[in-house]
Amino acid sequence: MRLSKAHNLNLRDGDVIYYPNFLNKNEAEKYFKYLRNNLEWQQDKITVFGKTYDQPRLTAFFGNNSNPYSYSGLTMHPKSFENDLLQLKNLIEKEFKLEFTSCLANLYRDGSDSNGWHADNEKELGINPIIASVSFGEPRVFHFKHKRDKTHRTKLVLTHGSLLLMQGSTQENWLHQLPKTKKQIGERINLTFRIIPQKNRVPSNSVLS
Ligand SMILES: O=C(O)CCC(=O)C(=O)O
Ligand SMILES: [Fe+2]
Repeated sequence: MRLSKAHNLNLRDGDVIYYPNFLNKNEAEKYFKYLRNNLEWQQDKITVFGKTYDQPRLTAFFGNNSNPYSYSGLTMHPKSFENDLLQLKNLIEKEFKLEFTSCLANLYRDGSDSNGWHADNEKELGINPIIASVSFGEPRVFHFKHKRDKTHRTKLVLTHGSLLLMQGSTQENWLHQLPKTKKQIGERINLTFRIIPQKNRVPSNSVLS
């Protein structure tokens, strides 16, 4: 049911599958309201080529370990998973038989909020990371372009309650973005579940002197 109507984007050198009906309408509505009203949405600043800007969206970051996550000169420290966010994480994990450690949440307030071209290839994620990206609220267009072959591009609309699974060599070979739009539109929330292995862990039986 949740994984029905799976649409494989058939990317060369990549592996992206879109599940338009991952959540039903009631579930999607419930999670959107919960996330909108209960997450501590923050305005981050990012530094690109030495200049500092307000990020064009609000974010929140969650993890089941204390590992920070760094990108674009910004380091995020995780809050713990609870309530409906934990329930949704469990539901996705059960469906895909995977365990995620972390979730980066994005709130796009209107059409002037966006997410520029990037790959999620930070070293914390390891090679060939699996990212499950769940969308709520206003449908927005999501673009992919191949890093080297300019003729390879594609886009799709991410709808309320859908899940986009990016895996294999996708982050190595492709960039993605969520562009701005001039249309008068409502809010959209996106959750990207990721696996960030615990590093520098001191084994519990080690003796520190
Ligand atoms: O909002 C989206 O759909 C994508 C978010 C994204 O690419 C990211 O957070 O890395
Ligand atoms: Fe991304």
